[in-house]
Amino acid sequence: MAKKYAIGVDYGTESGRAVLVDLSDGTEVADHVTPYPHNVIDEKLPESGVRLEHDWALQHPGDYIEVLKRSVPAVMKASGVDPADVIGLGIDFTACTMLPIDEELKPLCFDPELKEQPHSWVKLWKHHAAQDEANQINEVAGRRGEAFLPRYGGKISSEWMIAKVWQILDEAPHIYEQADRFVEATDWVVSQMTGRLVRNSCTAGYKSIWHKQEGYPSQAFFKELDTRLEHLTETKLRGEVLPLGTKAGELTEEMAALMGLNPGIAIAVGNVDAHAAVPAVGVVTPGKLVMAMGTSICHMLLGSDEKQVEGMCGVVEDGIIPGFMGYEAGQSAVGDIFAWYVEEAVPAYVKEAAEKEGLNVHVWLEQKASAYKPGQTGLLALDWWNGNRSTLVDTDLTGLLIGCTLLTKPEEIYRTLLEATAFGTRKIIDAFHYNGVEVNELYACGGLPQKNQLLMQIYADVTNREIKIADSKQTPALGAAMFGAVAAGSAKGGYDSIVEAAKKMARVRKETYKPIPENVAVYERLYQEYSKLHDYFGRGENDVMKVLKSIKEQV
Ligand SMILES: Nc1ncnc2c1ncn2[C@@H]1O[C@H](COP(=O)(O)OP(=O)(O)O)[C@@H](O)[C@H]1O
Ligand SMILES: O=C(CO)[C@H](O)[C@H](O)COP(=O)(O)O
Repeated sequence: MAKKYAIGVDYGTESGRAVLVDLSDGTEVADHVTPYPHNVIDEKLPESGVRLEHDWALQHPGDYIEVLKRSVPAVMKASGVDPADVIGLGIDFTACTMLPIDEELKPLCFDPELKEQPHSWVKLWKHHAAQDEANQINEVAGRRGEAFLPRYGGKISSEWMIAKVWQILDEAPHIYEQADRFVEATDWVVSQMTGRLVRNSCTAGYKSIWHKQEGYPSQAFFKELDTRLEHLTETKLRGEVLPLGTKAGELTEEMAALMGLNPGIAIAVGNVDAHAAVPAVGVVTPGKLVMAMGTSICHMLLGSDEKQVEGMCGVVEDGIIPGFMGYEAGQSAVGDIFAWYVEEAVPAYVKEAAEKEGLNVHVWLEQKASAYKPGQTGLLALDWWNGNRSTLVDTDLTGLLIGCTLLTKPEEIYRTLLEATAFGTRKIIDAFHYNGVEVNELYACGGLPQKNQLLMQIYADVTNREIKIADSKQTPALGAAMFGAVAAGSAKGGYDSIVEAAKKMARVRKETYKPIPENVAVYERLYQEYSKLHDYFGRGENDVMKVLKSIKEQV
């Protein structure tokens, strides 16, 4: 039988990427990126120029279809693969990235009457203007003792579906009324390929407070939020919720023609970027924490039971791998902290030296910082440059660097920032591990493991755990393609479960990062100090960070 292939499409914040994957061994045969023509819309709407308020982040749904039209034919052309041998397609997306649609599944922003209304557009995951609604959701849920709250570490985020829908109702009730449904962009794009809208268990669970046994929160809860929301879940959030790997439908004739594929191939239900990466590094059982490391870190972990863990982003049955509880936590800035230091705080002589040696400033600092032993800088930092997502769930916390003297060098500060993010990850690991969700091994994917070896060794030493590194540079897209192969099934040359697909297609590198015992011992002492600062500034004993913020706002 001829080789069979699947396509994974990874929808990031600024671009979408298609990857054509060989199903026999997971080889990535070809890939192509399409930058979104409208990118992130955060100042004014396209065409009309209507200005957006602070904290808004929108997207153009047409850009997502553009990715299918440009990148899928491009990988087919580059690979020379016969379309008859492509049996399935899966996608992964940022989330919660949501939009209002009409009965025909058409985005409301495509309606000439509504296109000048900001609330008719796609709200990107990092649209942060629904904080008031999120605060009220948390207040009401806490007061009512809602059982769902502990499943989200005690707080529902302003980035998620219910807060965003409620903001639309508050600020543009006519858009709310006109919307037939509110959907995740990942489900909408799948519906455009198949002609039928289904929801996926991953975004429904992590972003829309849906639970496999209990469904959505009660009507009474929604009524207490706002009487107009009482019937939200049976009306505008209605729709079948299917586990990951399920076939959502088959590619329509019309879309097949646009994408250069054969009609009728299996399209998997939608997925989230970080979650899709988990089977792509071969993780299909509990005990292994997957870190998607880039500007931020998403931490993904499987468990057998539903446990309560402080400050996690969520626990969802079938949310990552069907048959398991999927746990998610995160750090809201990691690579971004290193970028801040390099762009805003390193002295000119460092930039000049790096340039002279033909090195990127990060690489120059990493080389110099590698000469130090753990503890040798005399410095310690709190990694809260963009607040704390897990486990404190507090966006008002800020960064801290302690121990500077007149002799402190830039590379020492850089090393300390790397260490601070590792201590932040250790906090998350401890929160899971000591609350009944074991973490024995670490897996890393994303840009950072490819870029900084010192960082990865520090993570191994601080967490005292071995770290395996993804072999693929397109880990989420590979995962999405694997789910596409599962949607197709073995009869078509795919796989019957994601576990089987992972066995054949997932890859990690041979070399791993192993903890070095003498480093582990020193980092253990530094971690104790980090923990003292963490609790002192993060748990209310000293609220100087919040006081500074409020003085700044007043001034
Ligand atoms: N050598 C390096 N060491 C550490 N961080 C780096 C290095 N080079 C770039 N970065 C950081 O990596 C981040 C980008 O990571 P990447 O995974 O490529 O992006 P994204 O999270 O957007 O997918 C940026 O925040 C950047 O500051
Ligand atoms: O919330 C998330 C996953 O639950 C991600 O942070 C969001 O999807 C954006 O991811 P990225 O920065 O990797 O594009």
